[in-house]
Amino acid sequence: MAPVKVPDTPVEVMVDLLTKAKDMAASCSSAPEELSAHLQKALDIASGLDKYLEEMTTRESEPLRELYEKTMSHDWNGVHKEGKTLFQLPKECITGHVEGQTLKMLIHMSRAKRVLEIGMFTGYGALSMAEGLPDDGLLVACELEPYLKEFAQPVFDKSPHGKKIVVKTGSAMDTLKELAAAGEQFDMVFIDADKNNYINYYNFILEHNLLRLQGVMCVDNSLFKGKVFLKDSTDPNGSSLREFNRFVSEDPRVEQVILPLRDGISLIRRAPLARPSPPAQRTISDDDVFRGVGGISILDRMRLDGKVAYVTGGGQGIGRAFAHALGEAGAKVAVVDLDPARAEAVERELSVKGITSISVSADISKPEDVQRMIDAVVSKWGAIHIACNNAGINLNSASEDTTLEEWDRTFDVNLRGTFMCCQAAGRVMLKQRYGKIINTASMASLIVPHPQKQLSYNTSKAGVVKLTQTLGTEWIDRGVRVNCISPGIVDTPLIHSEDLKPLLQRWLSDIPAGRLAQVTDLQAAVVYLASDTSDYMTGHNLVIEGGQSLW
Ligand SMILES: C[S@@+](CC[C@H](N)C(=O)[O-])C[C@H]1O[C@@H](n2cnc3c(N)ncnc32)[C@H](O)[C@@H]1O
Repeated sequence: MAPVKVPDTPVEVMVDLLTKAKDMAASCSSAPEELSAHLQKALDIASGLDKYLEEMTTRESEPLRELYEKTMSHDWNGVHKEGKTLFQLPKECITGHVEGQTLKMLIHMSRAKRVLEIGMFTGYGALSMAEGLPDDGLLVACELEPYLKEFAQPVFDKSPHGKKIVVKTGSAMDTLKELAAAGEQFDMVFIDADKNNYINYYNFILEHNLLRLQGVMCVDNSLFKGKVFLKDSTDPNGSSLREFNRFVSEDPRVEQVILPLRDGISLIRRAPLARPSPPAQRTISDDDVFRGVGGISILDRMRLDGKVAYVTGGGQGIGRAFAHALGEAGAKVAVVDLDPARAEAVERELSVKGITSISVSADISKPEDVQRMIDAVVSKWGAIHIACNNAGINLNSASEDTTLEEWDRTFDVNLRGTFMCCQAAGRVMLKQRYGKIINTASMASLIVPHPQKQLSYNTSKAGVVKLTQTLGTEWIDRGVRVNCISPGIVDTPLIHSEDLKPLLQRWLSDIPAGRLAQVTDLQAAVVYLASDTSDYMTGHNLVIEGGQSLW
């Protein structure tokens, strides 16, 4: 005989009741035919709903399927009788396909990186959520029964996402205390154990800041087969959840919505503190400093998701580091270089990291190349938000020997070329009423680096700073900020050549930081200047030289 399916959700209870009602109507000769037809229709809708959701939801991964089947076919009665589990565990308490995918989707949408689950059972929900986490994500699963950790671990080990899961066995409240004492915080908490204690877990999590300010708490079974709103229900779990739902809905610390999915999932987040707050919170100023501008914390405000950038001289050195930094922060990046092979090589590096990119070859001393580069970016991505005008050259000669050819070549690239890029990108940005231009100047704009002789370079870079200041003030009222970065002496393979070796010691003794700059020392600056966090900065020369210009 097939095991009798115990109705587990409001819809399953409805299906059960409608089936009974339909059977009664069928056996009652006085029941009108229309009643039977209506009951059948209601039954079709109720019984079709979960099946349809199941079919239309993206299929679960192979390890999840294995976990589900392993859970369903396990002899839970038997293991309990053998004393392997403290309690008789009902297999129906598994989260399951549709809810698992919902949790995974919530993780994606909230970009959660750290998740806490209270009540792991056989790990179906844990693995579903882990699948939604980034590679460096973490899911801490609390589970009372040590047997369940042993049960789930072999399947976790088969999944590439299993390594993100850490199972803590024992009472969930003890684990919460341990996590709070260690100052841990989570982006998402999923409460799915021990319904009588939901309220205690919830309060502990809020009071001990285990949930990050912008985090989300999900609570399972919050409709509990409809017993939370059925007046005649005396089920103790139903009563606990009814009280829990009421408490949360009246709690000024949070906002909540209950999704009628399966047995109900509550989504809870901290409310803005404008509402009357408990005494402990009255000293808090709920402003942009407290919550972050637009509710976004400072590091997230530096993200460049959806932005379009180009970097000239992006095929090597500082430009390559800028291209990687902007891409890592979320921007699409056009790598521009005189040498197409170099531009393509960096484009490939970016693609390997999942960064959307193109390569463009252009000589920025040629107006037609500059316009072609701008057109290529706009036709590909429809906008330019970040222009990194970084390409430049450095020719050395004693001033009395500097040829006009050297002077013109240096100025053609470093100053005229940078101007043409600023102008062409600026025209696009002024139309958009938004843009961030970041020019690469040099510490040589401030001091005269020595002992090398580089009159035309120094003068051209001083010109880049004045170009930046002028454009920065002229365009800011139309949404375009122009700033420049002045690196000190950057450690490149060239510097270690035999010719330059004698200069190296001299330079090092001139640098308070005691070392040359690495290109990675400049990456955060370009992201800052490209992001909205630097919106009040324009015409600025951001000097990053280990203190060299101060000695
Ligand atoms: C509803 S099941 C969890 C289902 C699970 N979230 C899933 O994805 O399939 C509840 C689990 O909570 C565990 N549990 C019950 N009381 C607990 C407690 N005080 N501390 C930790 N875990 C507990 C039970 O052993 C059971 O495995």
